Amino acid sequence: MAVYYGYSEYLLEKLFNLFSVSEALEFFEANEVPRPVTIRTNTLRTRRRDLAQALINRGVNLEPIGKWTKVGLTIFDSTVPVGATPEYLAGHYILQSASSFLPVMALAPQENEKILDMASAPGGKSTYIAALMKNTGIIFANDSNKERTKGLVSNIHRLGIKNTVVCNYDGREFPTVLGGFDRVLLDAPCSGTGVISKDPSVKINKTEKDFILLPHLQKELLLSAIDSVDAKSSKGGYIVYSTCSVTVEENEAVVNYALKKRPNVKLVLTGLDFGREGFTNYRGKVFHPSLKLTRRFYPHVHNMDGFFVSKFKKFSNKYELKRKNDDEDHKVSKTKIDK
Ligand SMILES: C[S@@+](CC[C@H](N)C(=O)[O-])C[C@H]1O[C@@H](n2cnc3c(N)ncnc32)[C@H](O)[C@@H]1O
Repeated sequence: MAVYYGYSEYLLEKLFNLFSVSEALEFFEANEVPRPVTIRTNTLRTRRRDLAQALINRGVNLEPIGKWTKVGLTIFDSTVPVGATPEYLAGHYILQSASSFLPVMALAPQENEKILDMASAPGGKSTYIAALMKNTGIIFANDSNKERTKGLVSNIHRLGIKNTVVCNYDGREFPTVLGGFDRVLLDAPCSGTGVISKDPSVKINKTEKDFILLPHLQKELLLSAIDSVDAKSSKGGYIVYSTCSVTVEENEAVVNYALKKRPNVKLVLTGLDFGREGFTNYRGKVFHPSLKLTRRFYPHVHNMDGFFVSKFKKFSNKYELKRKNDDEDHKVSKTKIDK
């Protein structure tokens, strides 16, 4: 099996722990075919209807991605290169995987807010945040990799973003650099086990060491993301943690660690009405029951890159959080799964 699909024994074991044998096979099969090509309309420049018509006129065969997004289009085929049309060059859209929309939708940025995108290059999500904010307020689009910020800057220019400052810090330093954010997105560096169809090298390149070091970094970054948020923000006070990995070590275990280390945050609904519930139990490890509010997306189930999305709300202190919890009386169970 490992030989057939080309996975290392180590990763294969991890995936068989995550899925039943038959579902693991579906996951492997889905990783052998590319996900649909998708684009996101830049609503700062155009409307999806107008963009779709302009591209159809150029010989692009497309349709809306699905009911859950008003800005996405799936490209089936095209007589012109989709990454070089006049509309592309004029910043009317960005090539972006459908699952990449989800963390931004969960973040739900509002106009005139102060937002941090802690690991933002090359900017697919930052530029979506800017569009939802209608170019108001301010976004700090940070990435520790200076080389990668070049792509971020060029996307910001091409898409006509005017509310974004690009910065180049290690995200772990951010609370000492600047704080008081209404919302923070941490789309964390990860092993990429959700995007194997795009990068098959993940099948053999990711070692045991990666699955120790990455969660360690992700935990430190998540605590910094939480510490950068203003708990008293009038509409905000939210943190979204996402990865393009399917492993529990990089997702639920990281979120569970943050819940323990920061008693003034709790998980809230992501606002995404599809996706599987996160694990509350995994190989003998019991996570906080609210982990079921997190969402998992899979190539073989949702025909999009594997993704994990979680959303936290920050309170001034643990007593305020407890009061809020008592008031709400746990609305947790109403969420839908696997639609
Ligand atoms: C999954 S990618 C981000 C993709 C981006 N959010 C987007 O939508 O275009 C993760 C990013 O984390 C950055 N990164 C890695 N370690 C970091 C750190 N300690 N602080 C900030 N960024 C970091 C990487 O350079 C990489 O660009």
